[in-house]
Amino acid sequence: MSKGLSLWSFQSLSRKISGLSSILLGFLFVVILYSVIKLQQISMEMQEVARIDFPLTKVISELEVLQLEKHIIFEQIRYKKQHKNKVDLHHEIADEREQFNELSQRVTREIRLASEIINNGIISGNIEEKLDEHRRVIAMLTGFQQELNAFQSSAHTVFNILHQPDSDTHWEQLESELALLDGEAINLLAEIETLTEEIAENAVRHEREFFYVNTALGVSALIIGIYLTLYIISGFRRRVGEIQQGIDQLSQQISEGKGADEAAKITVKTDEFAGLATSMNAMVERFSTELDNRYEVEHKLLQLATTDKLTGAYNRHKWDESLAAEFLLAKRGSLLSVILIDLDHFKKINDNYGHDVGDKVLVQAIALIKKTIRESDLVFRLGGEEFAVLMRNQPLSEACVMAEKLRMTLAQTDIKDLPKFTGSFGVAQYTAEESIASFIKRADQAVYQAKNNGRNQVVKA
Ligand SMILES: Nc1nc2c(ncn2[C@@H]2O[C@H](COP(=O)(O)OP(=O)(O)OP(=O)(O)O)[C@@H](O)[C@H]2O)c(=O)[nH]1
Repeated sequence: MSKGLSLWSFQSLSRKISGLSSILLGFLFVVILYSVIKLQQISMEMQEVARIDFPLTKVISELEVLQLEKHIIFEQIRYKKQHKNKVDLHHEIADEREQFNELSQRVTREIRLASEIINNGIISGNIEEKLDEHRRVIAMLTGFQQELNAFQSSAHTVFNILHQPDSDTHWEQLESELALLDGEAINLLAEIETLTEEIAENAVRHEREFFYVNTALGVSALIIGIYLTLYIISGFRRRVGEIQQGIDQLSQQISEGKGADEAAKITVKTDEFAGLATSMNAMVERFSTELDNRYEVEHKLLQLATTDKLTGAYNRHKWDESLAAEFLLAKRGSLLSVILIDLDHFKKINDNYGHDVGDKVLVQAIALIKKTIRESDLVFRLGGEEFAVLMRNQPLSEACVMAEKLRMTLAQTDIKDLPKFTGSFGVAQYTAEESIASFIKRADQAVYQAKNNGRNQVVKA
């Protein structure tokens, strides 16, 4: 089951849609097939009702009327038998005799008609239900017709001898035959009536069943259709949403100045959107790499623009920038101190050991300064053998301590293959209302003072 589901989830959207549509179409085909078969069956049943049962019902009604007419004729004869002169009776009941003959012919005709309707129905195949019952009715009709013929012949004879003195016994016998025949007729008519009613009820029941089943199937098809539509819409929206989300994340990361990470990758399954997602991801990756490269280049350019190539200290450009920024803070009250350093007799080092050794001394000096200062302090090479340390949130006293520490470090360091070297230090703290130029100038003058005092010393401004 779960294997089937996972197989299903890996199918493309158009495959899913065509799969589900096939199910719906198959279902609709079954509904239509069922409807056609059922309608045909119901139509045949209706035809049977129309061609067999309806004419049969008419015949039954006709026979019932004839039964009644027969009783009326007999009642009239009974009346005349009681109230008229027996001698004239033959003449008196001439009309009734005539009517009875006519009635007998009509009854015979109707019974034959009923037999023909059923027979034709069986032969033509119109009667499909209760075939045996129909055959039994034909047999009953035939039997009834024979009994009726016998009764009619008896009646004819008795009617002709009613004026004779000994006719009463024959009349009574005829009356009992009439009662027997009536019983037979009632049975026969009831049988035919039950049969036609059952067939009509069956047709109605099938029609009702067809309505219920067809309604249920129609509603099911509607539900499947609605489910399919919602499934397709939600699947489509989900896929588009995933891509949209990926694009949103990507654009957010770009606007935040970051490269695209894994989260920005669009994850969709193996449907039509997968191709789109793959292209998007490839684009994201390419873009991300491009962005990373750009950040690297920017970083390098910034380093080049702000760093001294030889020593790795910040350069003059960065010095001006940092000084301006720190000056703004200092003007608002934060402490700012500076240490200016000038290596002593550097020209001599160059002259005595060569320019490349002079370079190594410069590199070593910066390395020693960087190792000694705090993390928040910034070190700059201002030009030649001049350096500066910018100390945030530090008073003059602390800056002097640091300057002394640096002086001693330089002076005491002895590196293999390099000459020993010292530096002169000028320390100043920014004072309120002072300009940058005056602040730096004071520190510069302190360095000058240190040089004049014999070098390798710290002078505070
Ligand atoms: N090796 C090397 N030398 C440099 C560099 N930049 C400047 N110099 C040299 O540094 C020397 C500075 O000499 P001066 O300004 O006379 O100062 P000094 O010899 O240190 O004397 P005082 O400052 O008075 O102690 C010059 O000879 C410059 O050529 C550099 O990048 N590398």
